[in-house]
Amino acid sequence: MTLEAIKYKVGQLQILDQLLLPAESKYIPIASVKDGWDAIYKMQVRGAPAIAIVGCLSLVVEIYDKQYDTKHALQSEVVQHLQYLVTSRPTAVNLKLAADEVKTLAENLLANETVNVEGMKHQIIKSIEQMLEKDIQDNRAIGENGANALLKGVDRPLKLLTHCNTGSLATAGYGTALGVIRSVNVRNLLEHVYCTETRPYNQGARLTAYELVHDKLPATLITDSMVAALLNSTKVDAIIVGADRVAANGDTANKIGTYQLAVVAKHHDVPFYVAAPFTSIDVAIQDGSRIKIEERPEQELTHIGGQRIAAPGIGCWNPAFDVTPAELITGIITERGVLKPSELAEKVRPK
Ligand SMILES: CSC[C@H]1O[C@H](OP(=O)(O)O)[C@H](O)[C@@H]1O
Repeated sequence: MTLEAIKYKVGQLQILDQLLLPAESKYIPIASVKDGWDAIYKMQVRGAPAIAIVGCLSLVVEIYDKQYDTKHALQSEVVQHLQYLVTSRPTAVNLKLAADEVKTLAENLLANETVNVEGMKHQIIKSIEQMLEKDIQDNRAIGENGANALLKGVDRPLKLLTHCNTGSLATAGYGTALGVIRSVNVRNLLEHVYCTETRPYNQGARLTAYELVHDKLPATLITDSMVAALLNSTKVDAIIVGADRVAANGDTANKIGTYQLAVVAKHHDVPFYVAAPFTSIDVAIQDGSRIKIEERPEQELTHIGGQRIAAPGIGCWNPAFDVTPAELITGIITERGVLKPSELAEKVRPK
């Protein structure tokens, strides 16, 4: 069992094909921006941070061995590839923000006369390679900040619930919401974790359960429809989920089903936390109504493992995400601390 979603070394990129998990653990090569785009769209790699890292690293493998006559030729190819990559999936903001940063770096290097074309390529590659380690550092900080917040004033082990997959498989490592659960466990203060199956792509049943079993954490899988009954019968200390895009006012887009978890949490007075790095916060969007929600193929709903489960001829609606309004969110756990949704805009000034 391996939890390493992304393998990268000196211009060589491989990803763990998450469509095959948990039955098969197979790495596939990503040798071009086209490969990167396809793997992201088909969700062979998924999870907002991992999408950004694999998208940008696919650009690295595309340009790594190429010679460019001019800095301008390099810059325009980089911009063209990034504009293509961000069309792979619309909701998660991490790839868009990373692409903007690389574009800005390329523009600055183009204008910098002391840097030649090879130096420019080298710096672009270096800045993207650093995304891997930075993401792991951020996730470990999110883990600690989240564990501190959840255990504040509590002197007994916790029962936690999470939705979708926000672990090592969704990031460069350790995870966001699942990272917080790991940090609580490291302190021997995790009594139990419940994870939802997360229909229709089943990230919870296939990927989060895979990580929880791998880590030997005390865990139980439930269907998405069992959450209210669980909160009604069991003392769950908090619900903790990830994020694909957090708007300036704190409204959060995350895996479909997150909003109803927040509504149930409110009804049962259970704290509801979002764990997300600043690379998932989009202050250019004022509130959640402006977030584009991806709609995915109906086959994801009508078939499981290639087997049709829905009656032929039925119509489907398959939004991949929904938006949880800020007022239902207790706190946003970031690498820089736990923020109330209302504090976000102040903390994240647009660059
Ligand atoms: C840290 S992962 C964040 C987020 O991404 C997932 O979406 P998907 O599996 O469709 O890429 C899910 O919404 C997670 O909460």
